[in-house]
Amino acid sequence: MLARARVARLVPLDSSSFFSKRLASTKSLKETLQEVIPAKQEQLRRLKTEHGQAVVGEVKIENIIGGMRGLKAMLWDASVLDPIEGIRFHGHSIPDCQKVLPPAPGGKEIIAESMLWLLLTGQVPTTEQTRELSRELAEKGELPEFVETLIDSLPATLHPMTQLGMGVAALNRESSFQAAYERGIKKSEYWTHTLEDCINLIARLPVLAARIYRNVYRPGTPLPAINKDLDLVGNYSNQLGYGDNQSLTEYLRLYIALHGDHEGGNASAHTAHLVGSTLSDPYLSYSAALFALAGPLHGLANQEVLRWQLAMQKEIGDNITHENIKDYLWKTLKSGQVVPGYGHGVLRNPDPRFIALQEFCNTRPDLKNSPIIQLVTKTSEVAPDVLKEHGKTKNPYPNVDATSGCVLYHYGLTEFKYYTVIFGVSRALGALTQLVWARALGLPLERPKSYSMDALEELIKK
Ligand SMILES: CC(=O)SCCNC(=O)CCNC(=O)[C@H](O)C(C)(C)COP(=O)(O)OP(=O)(O)OC[C@H]1O[C@@H](n2cnc3c(N)ncnc32)[C@H](O)[C@@H]1OP(=O)(O)O
Ligand SMILES: O=C([O-])CC(=O)C(=O)O
Repeated sequence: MLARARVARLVPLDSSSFFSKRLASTKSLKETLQEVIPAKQEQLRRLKTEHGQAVVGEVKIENIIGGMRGLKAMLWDASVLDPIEGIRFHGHSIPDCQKVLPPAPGGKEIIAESMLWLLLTGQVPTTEQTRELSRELAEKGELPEFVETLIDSLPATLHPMTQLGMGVAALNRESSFQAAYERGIKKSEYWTHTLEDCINLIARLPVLAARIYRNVYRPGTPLPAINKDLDLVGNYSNQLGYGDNQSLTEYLRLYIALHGDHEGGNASAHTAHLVGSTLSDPYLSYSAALFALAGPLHGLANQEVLRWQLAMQKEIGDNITHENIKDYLWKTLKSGQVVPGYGHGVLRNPDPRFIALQEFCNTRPDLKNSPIIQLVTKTSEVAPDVLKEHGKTKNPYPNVDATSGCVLYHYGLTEFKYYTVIFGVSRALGALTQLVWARALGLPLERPKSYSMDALEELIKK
């Protein structure tokens, strides 16, 4: 059963009494969803029946051959990305979220649970609801034994992202949705089984990810048990072996909350949505998403940034000046490579997630004075002008990956091939939210029309 605050257990689920209304803020995640779904279903029905023929844009050849950039072609309710302002989660900007979303006990940063609640329901959870969700996730975190055996049998030389994707796919043996589908449930019941799978997967992802870290980088060291009194990321940090570093744990909380969702068109979220649209279960859908995240133009960029910044540091030594950084940037560009951590498919301003992570660093003297963070900051002061002069990228500003991994490096989590795994733990929040909503709204199979070049030329002639 999904989390429910203690007081609310005394109240009948469908009660409309004054008492139950007063206790609205103690509703469980599933109850809250049950409450908000009908209005969304009605909104979709109206859009379909009353505005189904409304035109919201045109399709140009450049959209078709240009990776569908700019095409308004997906429904995604949890977040919308403005090119200038950046991401908003159900209308809340990052600074808004930092003000209103409950942190962990004793912490200040947004946690995965409060972000997940917001993404799923569109509502800001109470502290009690957040704690109940933490408890539920901790209770559901154990991995099935066969998945542990599978992960333990993989060679340490296999990239951690490959291992993560394999582990997540294997978890589908436990899929409630798949079992219910085989039994033959009604379409209106799909979302509850999808929600169950998604909650179980979110609970198990950090445990799986920590096991991979231990196997690859700390072989032979014991994995601590899940602490039922900790939040999801508190447990993750503890299992990684950094539980006594409160600053890193807080950073991981912020990192994982901020990377949770970035509207629907990014490659990982879109992959989960596409695969999920075939009614593949959430484990298979999210496993596929992880392999999209593992590409260097997307999530893997955070490992690439660190590799690139360290190579820059090695080459220019202690004399880190704007001029030296500029020369290194030109060297990278002239060798035909992209500058990792810069540019974006939608954003046309510095990424507010980059800004939030940099602000985290600025408030902590150890981070502010860290050589790698200073290098990141100085690079961000020089790179936009160089990229503008280079004249290719539509967005010369830093994206979130420009700093995210470097902070981990400062804290001693130096194994950069692992960084995208942390991103993979995070992106589940948004991608799985969408799977629940896709089932609740009865969204169809995704199947766009493609054309050959000859067929496009025919279309142009017409
Ligand atoms: C969490 C995330 O996924 S954030 C993104 C992480 N990825 C990176 O940081 C990798 C570096 N950045 C890039 O490769 C790109 O900016 C992307 C993939 C993020 C976006 O790609 P696009 O939307 O195609 O960018 P854009 O339209 O600006 O590209 C135009 C040209 O500029 C180039 N360009 C874009 N960004 C950069 C960059 N950082 N360095 C050098 N050249 C760049 C493109 O390669 C493209 O060149 P081409 O015409 O020779 O093919
Ligand atoms: O939006 C994108 O295309 C890439 C990105 O920043 C993300 O997925 O977080």
